[in-house]
Amino acid sequence: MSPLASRSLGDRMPFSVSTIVRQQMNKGSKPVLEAASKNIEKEAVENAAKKESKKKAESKDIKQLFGLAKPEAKSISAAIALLVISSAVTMSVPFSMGKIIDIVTHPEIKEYLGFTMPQFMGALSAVFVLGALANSGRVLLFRLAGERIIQRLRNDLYVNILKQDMAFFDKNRTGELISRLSVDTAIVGKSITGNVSDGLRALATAVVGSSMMLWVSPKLTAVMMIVVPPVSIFGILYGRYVKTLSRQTQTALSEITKLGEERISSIRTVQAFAKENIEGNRYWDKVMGVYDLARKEAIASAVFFGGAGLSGNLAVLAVLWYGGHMVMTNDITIGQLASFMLYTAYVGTSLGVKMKTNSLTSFYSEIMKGVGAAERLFELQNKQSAIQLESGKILDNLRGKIRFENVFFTYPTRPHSPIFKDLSLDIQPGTVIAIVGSSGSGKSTIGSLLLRYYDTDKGSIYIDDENLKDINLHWWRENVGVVSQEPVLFAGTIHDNIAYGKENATIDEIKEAATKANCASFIESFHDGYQTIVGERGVSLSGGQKQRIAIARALLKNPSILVLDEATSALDAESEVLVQDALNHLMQGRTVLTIAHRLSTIRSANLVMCLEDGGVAEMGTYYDLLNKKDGVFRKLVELQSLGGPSQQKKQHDNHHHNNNNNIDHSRN
Ligand SMILES: Nc1ncnc2c1ncn2[C@@H]1O[C@H](COP(=O)(O)OP(=O)(O)OP(=O)(O)O)[C@@H](O)[C@H]1O
Repeated sequence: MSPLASRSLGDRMPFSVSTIVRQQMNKGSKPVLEAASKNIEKEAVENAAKKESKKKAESKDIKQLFGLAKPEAKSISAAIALLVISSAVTMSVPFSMGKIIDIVTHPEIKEYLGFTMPQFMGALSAVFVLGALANSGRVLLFRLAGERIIQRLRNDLYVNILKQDMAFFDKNRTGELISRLSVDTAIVGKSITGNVSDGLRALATAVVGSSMMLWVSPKLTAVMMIVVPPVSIFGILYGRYVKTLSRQTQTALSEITKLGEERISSIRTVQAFAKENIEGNRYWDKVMGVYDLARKEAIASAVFFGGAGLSGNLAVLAVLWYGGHMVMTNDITIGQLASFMLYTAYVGTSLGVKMKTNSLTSFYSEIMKGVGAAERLFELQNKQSAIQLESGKILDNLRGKIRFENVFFTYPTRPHSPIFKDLSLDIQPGTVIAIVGSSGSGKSTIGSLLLRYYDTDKGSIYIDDENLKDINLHWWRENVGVVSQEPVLFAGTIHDNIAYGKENATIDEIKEAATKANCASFIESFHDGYQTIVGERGVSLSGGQKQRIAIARALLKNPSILVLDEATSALDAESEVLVQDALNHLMQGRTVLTIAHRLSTIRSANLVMCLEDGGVAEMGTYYDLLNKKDGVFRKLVELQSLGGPSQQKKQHDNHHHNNNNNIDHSRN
């Protein structure tokens, strides 16, 4: 084999194979060459299989796309009936016009089919009114059906997104999901109704128009037909290209939404770092990406419609020339030629020769656009959460006993960094257990596993001796209260944020919870009281106020088990005392897992569990662990590395904590 031949073979192979082949060729080794060519064959087979499965997925998508229209079958059928009426009327226009021309140019014909001219005109006008009404009805029915499909699709998708497991949210970003909900659903809905409506009309026009052309003059039709096949082929190629572009555009648009959503929602950080212009440039790059795709589509449509228009006009010229001849030889009348020309124009328009909208070509390309957007949408809509919410047992008399048995866990997005390696723990009902450990040791992860945001890789979690995997997750989560480091409030009133803890909570229940959580006084000091609007993510409240509202919400929920992720340095001492007091109310009579940073919290817990190296390093009372020489907990305390505020501040807290009874609740 010549060096040239060897290079061209190598270039077609994947890097690793070609490299080996080149190396081995130099040594003249045959077996490796054979292996390489086998690899190429295997790759070709795999590619073919991939193509095949892509085709299958595409036809499944198209099926699902039209399946969305099923509930609207009645409206759509009625709309199609109206479409037939309006198309029939439209298609009678060229014929009638031709007849009128013939009557007008031949004054000797006074009557037409027994009608006088004015009667004929009147009847025709009535038919046109009927056609117009049918057309309006068609547009309205299709449009409404389309809107209903979009709304249903949007809602189904939203609910399915909400039911996904946490691993899904680790992988998919908010902005992207929002973009699918808003943009993709609209495209898909439009493609199956608006397009079908216009497409069917175009199809009817094309079929009836061509038949009428054939009826009026087969010879002229033959001349005209020269132009149809090439335009159709171009139309199909154009449609396919648009589909690819559409998918790319949707991806690019969702990137923009993602970026915009993230930066606008974190506007304080953006402004604090004075990054407005840099962020603007970053956004510009993405916007230009969308523009590039739009430009490609614009060029494609310019070429297609320009070319199609030209061929259409040339064909019309040919028909006029040939038709003129036929009129001269009395083969056809002027009226027939006029009818034929009008039908030609109708058919041409319906094929997309002249106008972009309402044509079969745009119908095909728009449907393909819909399929492009639907691919991404259906992927999301058909996605089953790995964790089912509503199946499983409901335990009577939940006591709140928790047991982790030989748990192994790794976050799905970081498969090579195990968090727990054989972790076991046993918590009796009503125990307050403080979870401590260095930053990143997995304290919060215990809470995530307990709420079954994620499943364990190995080992099990038992609640009252029942495997968590067999328990109805909705019910279970209703029985677990969570107060996190950075409590999340929704934009809305304080009342609504507290009431989120319990369906149909009365105002008295809300006030009672607020009082116990030390927030009644500050809420009442606001002008609008419980109806005060908090900004997005609660930005118009202080950290401590947000914490206490979150605690009130948890109190209202009245859970058997509580997971507290203790706020660290976010609160000042006074606020902390108020929060701690609220928490003390909340903790009463429940099993509590508290991810603790403050020594005061750790000291007041019944048990302290110290995490290290993916397992429980030590467990016991605060003093047991503190007195353990060379103990992990003792070291953490000595090094002040419990992840919380400085030791000095902790002592300050303790002082306050000891004076808990003297809290002036009216402050703040
Ligand atoms: N959703 C996630 N996906 C991937 N890795 C994660 C995820 N959440 C946490 N981790 C990683 O898992 C490890 C344990 O996290 P975890 O939040 O449980 O630690 P922690 O002990 O609560 O830490 P801290 O005291 O700093 O809050 C960390 O290394 C963290 O980076």
